[in-house]
Amino acid sequence: MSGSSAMSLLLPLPLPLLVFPLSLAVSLSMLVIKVFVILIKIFSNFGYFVCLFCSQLRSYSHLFLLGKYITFILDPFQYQSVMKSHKLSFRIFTNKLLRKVFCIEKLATNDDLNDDLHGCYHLLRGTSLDILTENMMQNLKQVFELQLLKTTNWDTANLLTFCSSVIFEVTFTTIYGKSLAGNRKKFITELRDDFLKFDDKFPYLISDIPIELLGNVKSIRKKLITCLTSEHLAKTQEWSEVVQRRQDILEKYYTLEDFEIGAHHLGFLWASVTNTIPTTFWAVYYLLQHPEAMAVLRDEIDHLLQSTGQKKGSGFPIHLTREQLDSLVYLESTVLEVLRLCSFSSIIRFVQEDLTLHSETQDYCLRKGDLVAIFPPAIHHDPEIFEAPEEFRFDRFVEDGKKKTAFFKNGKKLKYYLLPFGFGASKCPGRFLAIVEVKQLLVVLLTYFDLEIIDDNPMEANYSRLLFGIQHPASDVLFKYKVKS
Ligand code: HEM
Repeated sequence: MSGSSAMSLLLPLPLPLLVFPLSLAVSLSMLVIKVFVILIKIFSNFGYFVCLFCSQLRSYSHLFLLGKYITFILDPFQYQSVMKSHKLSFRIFTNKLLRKVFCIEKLATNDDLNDDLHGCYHLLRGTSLDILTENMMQNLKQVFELQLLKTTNWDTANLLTFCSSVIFEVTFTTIYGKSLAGNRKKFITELRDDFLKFDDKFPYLISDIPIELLGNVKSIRKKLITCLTSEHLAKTQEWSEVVQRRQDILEKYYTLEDFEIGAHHLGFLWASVTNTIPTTFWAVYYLLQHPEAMAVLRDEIDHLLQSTGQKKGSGFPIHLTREQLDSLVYLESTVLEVLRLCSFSSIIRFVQEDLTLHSETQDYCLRKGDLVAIFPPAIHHDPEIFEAPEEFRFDRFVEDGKKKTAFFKNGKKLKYYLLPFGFGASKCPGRFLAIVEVKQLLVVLLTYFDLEIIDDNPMEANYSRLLFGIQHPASDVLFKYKVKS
């Protein structure tokens, strides 16, 4: 399609009432997502993605999607004022999802349980985060120990499979501890394989397609939940503080043997790996595609190691604290750039009472029962905010040797320019750990290994998780790695 035909397709659309009446039958949910993706692709190819979502003329836009009217807040300067309305709830939407995907029922009816569980998220920050960071580095070291012994040969692997394997093992052992079972590797491998099969069906699990039509995912979910019940979790040691606290809370609201305790743990485990895996994939992928960026990062890491008196040497002696990791501005910028490019999460709220949204040009009335959303890719891909938004620029978030935080729209400085972790009350509590984990893996790979891509065709995202997180690649990519001599 030519640029001009794309334009004629777009311009006649009444943007604020762009409606897709497609959610008539259950299986259409996926079709809706695909149509939406195709539109996004068309728009982004021709620069109109931003036109739809960030129209300077409109503050809001409406879609009819998945059987619900969703009003998108287009103006980033209105995010805060709209989202703080007490007439909007994130719990009603989230509770539905938790029931459907993880079989968690009680959160919908028990506010105290919800408050208590949210109350322990501080154990993912501060000194608790320092402990998690330390343990994570040790676990990463164990995962790579065998590879580091092979000093000469190139190993070939599929990058997504490689990242899934490393991130699942490191995250699980850091958060849930180590299995006491005789064969730890077998335990973690089985758990990971089941988890990945379950996660693969996530886009279908959130649709209205009956789970019985989704192959064996129902029995895999049951197996995973069983594995995370109190009885089975007792067979792992060195739980993190956050898991210990969550288990104590769950035991207060359920009987010790209740199956739903396992469902809560599955939900938490899922949240802790599902987005980190594709984030590390894209980070390594973009660095492999951009050797100049890799060289700058290697240099930055080497400089820090030298200034802290550390030698790379054999046996994995390097040790970086969270502060030291945070001081690596190009590394941080690379991770942020990956999140900017690949995060397609949305922030969704349920309208609990009729509500009027005000804008400079018009008032918008929202009905009780509809949804309101922020779609961060609208700002992440806005060329007015980020020059050449489809390009990977590893140093986009660095200015004068420091982290760049000043981004503008309509000449005004934006408070919110990067939202891969959600917003407000439902903002991801694991965001600091996630960033530490991606950085640690990059530091290890760049410090100890030579890395080369084998398939170097441009890779696209598959968008099956549109609205729900970091997109996976359309296919896996072969790469090779070898311990540095
Ligand atoms: C790159 C990695 C990650 C990304 C992009 C990410 C993103 C998100 C997003 C977008 C949400 C939903 C926010 C909303 O609904 O507004 C969320 C929720 C959540 N995330 Fe993350 N996350 C990541 C890693 C992690 C990690 C490592 C953990 C735990 C250790 C974690 C724990 C959670 C939890 C528990 C919630 C639910 C919060 C609630 O109960 O309201 N996440 N995350």
